[in-house]
Amino acid sequence: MTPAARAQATLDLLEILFPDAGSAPAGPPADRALADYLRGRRYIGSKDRRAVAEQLYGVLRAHARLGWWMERAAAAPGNRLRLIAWLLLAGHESVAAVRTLFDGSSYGPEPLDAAEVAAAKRLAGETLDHPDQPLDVRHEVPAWLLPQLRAALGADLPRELSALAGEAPVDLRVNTLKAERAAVQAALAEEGIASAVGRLSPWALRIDGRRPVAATRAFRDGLVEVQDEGSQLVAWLVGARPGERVCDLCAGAGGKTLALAATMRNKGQIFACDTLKGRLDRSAARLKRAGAFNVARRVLKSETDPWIKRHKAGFDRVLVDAPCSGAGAWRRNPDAKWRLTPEGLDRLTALQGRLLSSSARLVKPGGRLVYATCSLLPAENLAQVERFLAARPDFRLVPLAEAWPEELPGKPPSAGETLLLRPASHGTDGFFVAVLQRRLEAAGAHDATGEAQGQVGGSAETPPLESA
Ligand SMILES: C[S@@+](CC[C@H](N)C(=O)[O-])C[C@H]1O[C@@H](n2cnc3c(N)ncnc32)[C@H](O)[C@@H]1O
Repeated sequence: MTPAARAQATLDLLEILFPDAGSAPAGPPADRALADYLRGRRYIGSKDRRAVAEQLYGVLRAHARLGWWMERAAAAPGNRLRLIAWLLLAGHESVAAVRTLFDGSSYGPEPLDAAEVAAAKRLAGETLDHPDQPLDVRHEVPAWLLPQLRAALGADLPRELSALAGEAPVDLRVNTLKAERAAVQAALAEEGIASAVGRLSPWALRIDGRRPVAATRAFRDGLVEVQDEGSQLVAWLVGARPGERVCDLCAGAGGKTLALAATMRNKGQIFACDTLKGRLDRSAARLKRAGAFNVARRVLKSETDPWIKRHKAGFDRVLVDAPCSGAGAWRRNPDAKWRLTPEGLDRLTALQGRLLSSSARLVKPGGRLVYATCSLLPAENLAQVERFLAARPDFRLVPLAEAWPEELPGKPPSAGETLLLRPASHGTDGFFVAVLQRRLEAAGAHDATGEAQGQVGGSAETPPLESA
């Protein structure tokens, strides 16, 4: 591909993501749009694929600052100008170089028009960052989320937001059902993939740069899975033991299910549930490759599916890896933050509350419920746990200082009763984890099966199971 053709491919993708050229993405998520675009163009080689992806994600990571500059240059925002501004401000190209790129050739973008040339001249010589930019623009976050992020991150806000706006590393989880970490590290090195052991997860290997991991023998043989170190720690904190009954209620495509099977050494039973059959189906091949044989998959109609009532008090461990804003994973999905609305966040927090209520029913007395999100927003994290504990005195919060050393070496990486992993402090995606334990003795209004006593169909916090 010529540089002009790469620029045209980036423009095609921007048109898919911002179909009305507006300031918020309205098309499919960027990773899906990119995968679909490339799938339909097999003739694009791997180097060009990488270059187009880098250019697209570069533009997306600079979304707020590009908007700020376009406004300052009094230029009508649009996808062409997004790319032109990014080339000038982040790529430090000259106006002449941009004009060469927009060459009007059969595979390249149309030449710059007079208004674009004028805007480009106003932007030339500037850089993406400018001291007049407000904090939300400088750190690429929606302004309405800034108070919540400040509440979660305190004095660390600027450095955490700056890390959150950057690129994520590639982490692997060594599948200890099949091999030890040192042996896998050596096998990867033999295939030309250098890695370092993770700081926190005993399974983790961090890859040096972006490498074709999926093409390695180690990956094909099921010795590794790509999984952020923070996500691995969530699975560790579930503390699932061999022989136990474990429910992974929001299992998706099985990232954490696979890790749970490893801590259980394939002994006992995992139920991997989700409301999306397609996602659960995707876990099948991964489980097979990993040699994880103790997993049953179950599609639920909703968080009040009758399956939950049938399995009440049936599990030693229940993981709720809740659907969330994904604010902790913005390094990987930089467009996601611009899709989130206050109404969307309200819908998510309501669903999280219902999932916590329902999942509590599944936990045996003495068993544990682990609530996790890949979010940094207090409304999805601590606020959920506090509301849950107020409604369910038969559960206690297991402090991190107690839960961490039961599963993992060293001291917990954050202070407080719950775990909040952050990109700058821990080098992981943002994750929240709370470990909750069902008391052995029945407490208050809840009997040993998790049913609210004296009420038909549950309390306000616990919708009737039969309603599904
Ligand atoms: C954060 S993702 C799970 C990721 C997965 N655990 C992993 O490690 O790869 C949340 C999942 O919750 C599922 N979900 C949404 N609503 C649900 C519900 N009411 N009951 C169960 N799962 C639900 C979504 O389909 C999504 O797959």
